[in-house]
Amino acid sequence: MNTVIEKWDEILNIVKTEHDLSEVSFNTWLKPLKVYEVNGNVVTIIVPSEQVGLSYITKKYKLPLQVTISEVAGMDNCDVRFILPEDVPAKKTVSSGNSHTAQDIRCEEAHLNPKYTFDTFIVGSNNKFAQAAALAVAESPGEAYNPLFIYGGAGLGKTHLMHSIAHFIIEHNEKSKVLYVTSEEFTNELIETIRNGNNSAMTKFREKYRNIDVLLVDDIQFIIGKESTQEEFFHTFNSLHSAKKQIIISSDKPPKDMEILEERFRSRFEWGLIADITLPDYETRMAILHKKEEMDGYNINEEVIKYIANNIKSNIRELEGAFNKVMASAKLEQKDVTLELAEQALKDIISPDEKRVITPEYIISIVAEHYNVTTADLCGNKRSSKIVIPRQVAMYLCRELTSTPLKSIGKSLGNRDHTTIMHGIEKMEKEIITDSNLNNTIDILKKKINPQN
Ligand SMILES: Nc1ncnc2c1ncn2[C@@H]1O[C@H](COP(=O)(O)OP(=O)(O)OP(=O)(O)O)[C@@H](O)[C@H]1O
Repeated sequence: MNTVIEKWDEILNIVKTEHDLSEVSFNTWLKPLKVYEVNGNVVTIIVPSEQVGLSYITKKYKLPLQVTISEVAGMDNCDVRFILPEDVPAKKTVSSGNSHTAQDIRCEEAHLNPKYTFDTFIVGSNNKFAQAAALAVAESPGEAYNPLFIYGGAGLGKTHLMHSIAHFIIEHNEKSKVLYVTSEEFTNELIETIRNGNNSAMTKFREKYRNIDVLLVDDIQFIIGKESTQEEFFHTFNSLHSAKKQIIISSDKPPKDMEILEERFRSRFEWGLIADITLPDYETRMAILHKKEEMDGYNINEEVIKYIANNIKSNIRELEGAFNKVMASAKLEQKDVTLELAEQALKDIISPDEKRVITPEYIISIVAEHYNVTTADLCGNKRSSKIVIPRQVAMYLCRELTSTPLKSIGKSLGNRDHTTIMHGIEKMEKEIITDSNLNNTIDILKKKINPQN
């Protein structure tokens, strides 16, 4: 790997320290910069398009970057050039791990998980129709079915399918503007915009959502009943739909069963195509576990795969979680992956009456996924706010949703002391009162963890 690419984080941090940049300046201007390529002494850097500051960055940071790159990478006369993602030749593959193709950047900007593609989506009888509908929409956005409404229970693959559509469109339509948001992000962004209270913030919000070609909104059920969000979404929907832009929505229920859904929404959601995802059958569960085994590079005793597939039936997220738990336990205990080990590792998850047991581990995994961090991050010692807040949210939810003693919650969260857990919970209790975004997020997480309530 090229030294500039390899040491890119270090280079940025040196510029930050030497120029005494505040966190906000660093996060706004430097952190989003990505090396596109290093060619001789020319380092080309991509400035994400949402940053208006190409000329500002050039004026302010070109020289500091040139000097630091020359020092750290030992390059003579380093010349830095900045480009925007749209100036990057499409699909150019760059071999280094840190370099980004134009497509990667568009996927990042659309908030997509790189693993959720049609290639990694296992098709079974439970999702065949939804997958075919998703592919049709991906191939002809705005033409085939608009909106596409996908519904199904928790952890059954709605998000995966939505991201697959978005990836496909980005790959096949160089110019398409694609945006995936959860309804929570939409709500929180709107709350923030309204709180700012100025017209230009609102105009910006509207421009962002109405100036795109494909909008994907996940878990729409969480905005139903929230009046101003609902109203704003209604206008966004109308504006995009009348311009023949593609809308894809997911929910836990079909429109006809959403009790407090107003008629104007119900009819709109039914304009296009409604596709459901139901529980996977045994063969599909086996296929998903085999795919996971292959992707993670394992070769596991078939009995163990069958044991997991036989016992976890109602949620693919839990199916994958059980698989991960067995593998983690084998690693920790340095043992082979046997049926006995799997039974032991999963004894808290697989209950005799097949009821879902809400354990701190389950809560931690849902919180981690929700905040796009790993469970290891939550259980580890990182102190950045990106990790600290989800960690405290996990503490709070473990306390609220289980009767686990503080000491055991601490144990599940990386052997933390019970006073740390208490402190985290108390902090969350106070913040929920004043921070409506956090309150909204906690509400959504509770529903995700325990959809029955
Ligand atoms: N058909 C499938 N093939 C492969 N993996 C799948 C499939 N369906 C779901 N998964 C995996 O299961 C996990 C949960 O799926 P996903 O997040 O898409 O569920 P969801 O229906 O959106 O859940 P929620 O309603 O709770 O948000 C993901 O890791 C996803 O990759």
